[in-house]
Amino acid sequence: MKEEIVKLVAVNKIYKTGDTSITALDKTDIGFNSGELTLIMGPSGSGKTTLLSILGFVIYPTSGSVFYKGSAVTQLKENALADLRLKEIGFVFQHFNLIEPLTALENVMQPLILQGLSSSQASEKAKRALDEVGLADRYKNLPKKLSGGQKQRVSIARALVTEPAMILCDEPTASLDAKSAETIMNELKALANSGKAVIIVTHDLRLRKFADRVIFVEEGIVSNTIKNEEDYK
Ligand SMILES: Nc1ncnc2c1ncn2[C@@H]1O[C@H](COP(=O)(O)OP(=O)(O)OP(=O)(O)O)[C@@H](O)[C@H]1O
Repeated sequence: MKEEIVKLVAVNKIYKTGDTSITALDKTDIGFNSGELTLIMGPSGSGKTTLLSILGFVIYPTSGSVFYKGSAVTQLKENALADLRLKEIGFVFQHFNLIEPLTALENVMQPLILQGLSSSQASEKAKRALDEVGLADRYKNLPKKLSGGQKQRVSIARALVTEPAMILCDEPTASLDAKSAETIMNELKALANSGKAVIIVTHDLRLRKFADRVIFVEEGIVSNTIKNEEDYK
């Protein structure tokens, strides 16, 4: 059964710089379920990253409420939010954000070490996560010895190793060739099928075939409206 993982109610985000204010998100009401892969699309500067950052408890809305599994998180203090982020959310970025001097295995162990697991417990779990993304033979490789697609698989392993309910991705395929992008999307789709809420910001039209749902953001307004091909760019 699907469960609503995260919900925004009447969320506004206004950035103030000097005398100017920009409404990046305007009166947004939207929810995301377990077991679904959602794409967030829309023109540059429309508010997609802002939406993803609020969903990931990385920034607070200016007004409105954010609920995680039915409980309001908007009132939580920064360290409680950081805790929730670490336990419940996996992040995947365009440029992988791997730690260069650490091996693939050590990179994937990091969130578990931060959660207080011993190094042997973390290593055990991290190996399983790397096996799951098809990198069982790459534990000891440094990121510089991996292809772009492999690096992104390491970052997916790092995102899933804590068994989060939600995986948030910002342009996960933008640095990859078509074949690697397809592999990464199959991984992310498998994670959605296993019950996670997978939410992906992208400009990449090729990804639509993997989506259970496409959300469109335009000038801070979020909608489920189906758009014409050219509106996605
Ligand atoms: N920290 C910030 N301070 C001030 N303005 C910001 C900040 N972050 C974003 N903005 C502004 O808010 C609006 C929405 O930005 P956002 O990054 O969410 O858009 P986006 O749809 O993700 O864009 P892109 O596709 O180019 O990444 C833009 O006008 C942007 O300039």
